[in-house]
Amino acid sequence: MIDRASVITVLDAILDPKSGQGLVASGLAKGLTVADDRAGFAMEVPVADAALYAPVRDAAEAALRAMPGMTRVSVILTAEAAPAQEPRRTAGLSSAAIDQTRAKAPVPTDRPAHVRRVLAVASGKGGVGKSTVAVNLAAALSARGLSVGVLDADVYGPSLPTMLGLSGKPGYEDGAIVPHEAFGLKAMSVGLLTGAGDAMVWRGPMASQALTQMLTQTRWGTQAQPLDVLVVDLPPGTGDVQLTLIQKTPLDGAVIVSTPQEVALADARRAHALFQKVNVPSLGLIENMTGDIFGRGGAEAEAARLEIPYLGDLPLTAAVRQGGDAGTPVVIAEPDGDVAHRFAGFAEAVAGALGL
Ligand SMILES: Nc1ncnc2c1ncn2[C@@H]1O[C@H](COP(=O)(O)OP(=O)(O)OP(=O)(O)O)[C@@H](O)[C@H]1O
Repeated sequence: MIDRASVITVLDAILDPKSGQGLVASGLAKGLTVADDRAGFAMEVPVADAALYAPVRDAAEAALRAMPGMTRVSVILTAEAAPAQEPRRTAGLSSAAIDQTRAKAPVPTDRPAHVRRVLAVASGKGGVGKSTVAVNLAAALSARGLSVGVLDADVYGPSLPTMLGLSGKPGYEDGAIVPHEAFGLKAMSVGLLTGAGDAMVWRGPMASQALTQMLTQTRWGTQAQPLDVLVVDLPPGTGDVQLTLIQKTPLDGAVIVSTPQEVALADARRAHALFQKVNVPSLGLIENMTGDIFGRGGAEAEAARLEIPYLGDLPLTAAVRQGGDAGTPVVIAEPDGDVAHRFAGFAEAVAGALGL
């Protein structure tokens, strides 16, 4: 278990080149999250200082990774710029593409263009199957005839590339990122910009906050063919990083995933409280991995306590895990199976709540 105090000690041993103070002491490290085996924070610097701080970001990441027991590290460096002065840089784009964006990139707005609804899938606790639910719920919404996109915003461990069998950097056209497509779903992941399998590493300056950029600069839909719903797979947890993200993302509703045991439910409660804080309706709680190991029914009782809809449960089954590993979500691989049937029910409830 990593503790916050030792993370702060490690970060304060690295000096902010401008103030000469440690990264935490100087206030440079923002939204520091420390949980079990992971840590992350963001540094926001003026674009003119981006080159100065890139090695600082690298040093902080290396120092955190070297801590015993640390498995996931996310250090985000964002540079806020006046768009006219600096090219918008997106990790993985060629310099020609970047130059092209100078003239053509739309100014990011809060809401992604041509997207009717934005739905978050969240969990207070990691590893409860949030990404599995996000991808299969997206597939089930698509099976209802809706046009659907999935944005993997899980900066700690992007799993969408594996779950949908995606690889390769996204294309870029007329100033917009062209999302990948899989099984009829539009898909974007931090993992596609930074290299699959790695924790998120943003190198170099970015014109705007990294995820806002993916949200608003990806061509999810067009005027003629708007996207009905964008499913956003949020990073697990209820800390500052999550709060900042949901404050920056125009969400129409959230689905919370939990396993049945109390420790996960306590975190689901915190996730609900976080959404309440920013006036995003919790559209329902899904209990995942129901069965002999974790028990059952905990989430249903919790949903009743929180006065939010209980959408149902998902058993712990090999088909669900295999679907994720093989890159074909179980809802698509076994459309007539029990799991697909359950997701059809979740999708019906969610689409209804979103007015779709
Ligand atoms: N109902 C289930 N039955 C069997 N395996 C499952 C089930 N739900 C999820 N899994 C498996 O559990 C693992 C974790 O799931 P997933 O990546 O969706 O969790 P997560 O909450 O998004 O995790 P993280 O906190 O890392 O983002 C994956 O290998 C997935 O295939």
